Amino acid sequence: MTLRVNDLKVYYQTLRGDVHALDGVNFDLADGEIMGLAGESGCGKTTLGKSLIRLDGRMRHVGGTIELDGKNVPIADDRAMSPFRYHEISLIPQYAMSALNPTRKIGRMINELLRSRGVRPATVAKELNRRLELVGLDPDVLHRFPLELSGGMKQRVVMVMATLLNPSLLIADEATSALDVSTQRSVVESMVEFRDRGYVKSMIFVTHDISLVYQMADTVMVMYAGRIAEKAPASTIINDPQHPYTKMLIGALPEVGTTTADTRLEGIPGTPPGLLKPPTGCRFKDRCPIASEECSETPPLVEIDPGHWAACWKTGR
Ligand SMILES: Nc1ncnc2c1ncn2[C@@H]1O[C@H](COP(=O)(O)OP(=O)(O)OP(=O)(O)O)[C@@H](O)[C@H]1O
Repeated sequence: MTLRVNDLKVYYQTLRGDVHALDGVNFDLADGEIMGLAGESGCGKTTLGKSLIRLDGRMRHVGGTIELDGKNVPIADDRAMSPFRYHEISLIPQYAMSALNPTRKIGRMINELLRSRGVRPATVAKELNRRLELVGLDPDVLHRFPLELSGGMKQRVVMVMATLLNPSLLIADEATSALDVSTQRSVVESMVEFRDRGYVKSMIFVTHDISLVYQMADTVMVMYAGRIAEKAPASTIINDPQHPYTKMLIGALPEVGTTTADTRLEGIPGTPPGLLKPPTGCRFKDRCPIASEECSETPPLVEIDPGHWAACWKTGR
């Protein structure tokens, strides 16, 4: 098992009180697993990714544990986390490619990053060239400025940088959403290839685009209002979802071959609850078409079939 997240609680401290962004999150990630992470805006996807790398000043680790390859990941201790970053856990943050420093050539940026992680650039120079070629980039990009590269080229550079030290876990947060569809596909294919070659052991791929998840992910985890609603193999989430929220999320997707002139996308009525004072019980109950009295108790996340987890009183099999 690469990653084991147990009852993780991370809150944002604000003047109005604590925002319960992750409120008892449980899941495992097997060796070699690529997991797509989906859910409406604000459900906690980015917070989960950030928590595994660095808590910013307003984030507080309120409870729960994280284990990577059997080792405790001390997320509340910024200094103790340092050896994990890049070496064992790597994050491609949202908007990473536009965050590349415009005044630095790519090669210099990579060397600075390596030195900051205690690695002499010369020791990985050959491997760097090999990986750039593997993702279809001429090693000459090292002598260019970010402005001289297309979006797809920048995204590949970011991916090679993030995985150069062979981390166990790569978290990619909306890594392809700014790219056109065919570039998206080739970046996603490179990510799968990096996993197949063992450059990363497992991957969390945050996205709004479930069809993209379906192309690359082994499993999909759906979050709702700071908690896990469902996790299952990707084909199960698409073809046989069990949680009412996942059903509505999948139902809101356009079908292949339809045009928006034929059908209107339904969306999911209502809005998720605020996380400053989250409601008790199931957080989806106010929007759920099959909610009943028992939903005022919090449903535990249970394994309803091997590898298929859901947190809903109605999904017991
Ligand atoms: N710096 C912050 N201070 C206070 N609350 C925050 C902060 N960042 C995020 N939040 C809140 O935490 C919750 C989870 O946010 P998060 O960004 O993790 O969601 P997300 O699922 O990644 O959304 P998106 O898909 O829009 O990126 C939201 O309610 C959000 O408003």
